[in-house]
Amino acid sequence: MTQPTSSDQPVLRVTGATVTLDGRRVLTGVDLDVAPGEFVTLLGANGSGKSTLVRAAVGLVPLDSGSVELFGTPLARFRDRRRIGYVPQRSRAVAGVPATVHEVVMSGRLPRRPYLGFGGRADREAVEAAVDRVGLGDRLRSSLADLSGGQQQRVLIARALVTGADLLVMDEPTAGVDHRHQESLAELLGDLSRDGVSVLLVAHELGPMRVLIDRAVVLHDGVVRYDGPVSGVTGEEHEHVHHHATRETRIDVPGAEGVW
Ligand SMILES: Nc1ncnc2c1ncn2[C@@H]1O[C@H](COP(=O)(O)OP(=O)(O)OP(=O)(O)O)[C@@H](O)[C@H]1O
Repeated sequence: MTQPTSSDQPVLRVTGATVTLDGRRVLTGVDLDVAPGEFVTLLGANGSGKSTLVRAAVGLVPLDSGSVELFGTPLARFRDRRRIGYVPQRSRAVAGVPATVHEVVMSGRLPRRPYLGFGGRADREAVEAAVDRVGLGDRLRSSLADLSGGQQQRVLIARALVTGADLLVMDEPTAGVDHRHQESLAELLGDLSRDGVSVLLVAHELGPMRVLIDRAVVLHDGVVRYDGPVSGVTGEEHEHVHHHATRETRIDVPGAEGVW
């Protein structure tokens, strides 16, 4: 059963979250709310704690102190997992996974099913529709290992979509995805957002998603440095250098042309 959510209650409320990993303080006293139907983006330099925060929000990383509530229920008591669609960072999720596109996306239906077993017709149809929606209809039976990084990323998005979730938590869902598919993903997220789905998006480059965003939260060294409209993110707040294996790109402020 879906729990009722009063219209003003946040779908996600993180309060005073402090996290230490391997003896290193990664988040300090972080507050983050996502309202019903809101589209929030989490920005910040490499290593500022974005992934750790979203992983803590979905219960994958324990807090030293502070709290997480999902749909008004403390995380420890939250059982309605299908209300959350989580897209992990691809590198964390797909390394060495010997599964087909169909299997991975079908696993997104598991929280909806009362017992394990082969998916029913509704499950199969939902899987096929989601895989079509991310442009991989012809790769349903392909092994994940045979897909490009951008295609694997789209499989993870399809997996989150089939949950029919009310809150999508996406950790860099467009990393490695080409511009055309980023645009179609933005269109899809726009449709879901208009239907009332809430989104928490970790991003480096907003690209076509930018127009969808209601609010930006900027992390810096594990602390919230800014929380407000994207247009208010200044160079100082968002100044960061991205380190990639083969290149280093300086991202300047939004409003200033370019990657944003
Ligand atoms: N399991 C872990 N053990 C120890 N330190 C960790 C662990 N996971 C992350 N960290 C450290 O915590 C800090 C924050 O990492 P996190 O992945 O949350 O940052 P991020 O903002 O998502 O970075 P990126 O943009 O590179 O994905 C980094 O310094 C990272 O090295």
